[in-house]
Amino acid sequence: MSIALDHLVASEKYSPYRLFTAERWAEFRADTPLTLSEDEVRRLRSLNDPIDLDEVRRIYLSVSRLLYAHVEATLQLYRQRQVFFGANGSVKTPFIIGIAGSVAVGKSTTARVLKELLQRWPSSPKVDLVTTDGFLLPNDVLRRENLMERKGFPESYDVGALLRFLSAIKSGERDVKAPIYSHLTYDVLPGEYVTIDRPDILVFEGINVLQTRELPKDGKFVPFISDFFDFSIYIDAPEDLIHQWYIDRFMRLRETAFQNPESFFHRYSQLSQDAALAIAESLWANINLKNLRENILPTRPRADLVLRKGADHLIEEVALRKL
Ligand SMILES: Nc1ncnc2c1ncn2[C@@H]1O[C@H](COP(=O)(O)OP(=O)(O)O)[C@@H](O)[C@H]1O
Ligand SMILES: CC(C)(COP(=O)(O)O)[C@@H](O)C(=O)NCCC(=O)O
Repeated sequence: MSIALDHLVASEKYSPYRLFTAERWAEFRADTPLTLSEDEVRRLRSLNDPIDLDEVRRIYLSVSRLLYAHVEATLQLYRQRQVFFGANGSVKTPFIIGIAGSVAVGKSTTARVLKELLQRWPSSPKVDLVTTDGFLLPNDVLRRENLMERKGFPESYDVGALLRFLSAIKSGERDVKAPIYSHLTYDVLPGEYVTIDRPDILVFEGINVLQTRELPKDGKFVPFISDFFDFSIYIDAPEDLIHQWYIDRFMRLRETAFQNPESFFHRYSQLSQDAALAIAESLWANINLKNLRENILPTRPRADLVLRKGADHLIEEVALRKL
């Protein structure tokens, strides 16, 4: 049935995924109520992302229903395990959803829409959202290590801090701090944090969340980020479309956010259209596309759910892990 995602499933019989067209996927929403309004969706979407209420109805209600089933099953399992562990059993810890995908593919919009949908479930769970950019190394460290052209590559993150954060969250700790990144200053905000206090669900979004690395030869326990996930989603799209979205967004930012003298990219708002376009193309080709090919796309088959977009950011195909 599918063309674009075929490479995920050489033969569907032996693939870990089942593929769905968006239309078929939409049917799984069943009686899941639509709890967002058109205005709220508009408020949640990122610059250049045209998502609307129809897309939420078509795609995200079924995602919400699926996640509900996973959260409920995890809760059941937790209760059953308490029978074994007794009064001093393990604490109930947040259900963590990882969201991965390229720069400019629209992860932030998906993450925000899901957060809103999940926190409107009848049980009113507390849902928090954290992005991995806060865990990037500060620009002065990146400059010192000659990594400014590698922003977003695995070596540009403080992986230790990322793993400590997730480990604290999964241990049920209270008031766990996550650092904050500013797209305005293009840097981590020194001394600024968001505090995460035992949510029922944590949405953890970033280009690197499904990445693996070589395991220590001495057998030491050094987990992958995704070891802490209860469910993971990869936002996918053809390379040429993501490229176009990145360039369009950059050119729109040039007319908006970059006009702010505080913006790291302010100088690009002063350049001619052609010169700015050349900068955007070079950032895409030399950093983000390279990173997509080398480090992000290879993690796609690790996701539980792949949402594949086509033109206008509309999801055309869905792949759900069978096992
Ligand atoms: N230079 C920038 N200035 C202001 N906002 C930006 C800039 N680059 C990206 N953003 C915003 O940051 C968010 C995250 O972008 P990105 O990491 O590319 O992921 P995605 O597009 O998948 O959400 C988006 O809402 C985007 O609009
Ligand atoms: C900050 C990012 C690495 C995204 O980080 P993430 O939240 O996915 O961890 C990316 O938006 C970025 O700035 N890339 C560097 C090249 C560029 O300026 O587009």
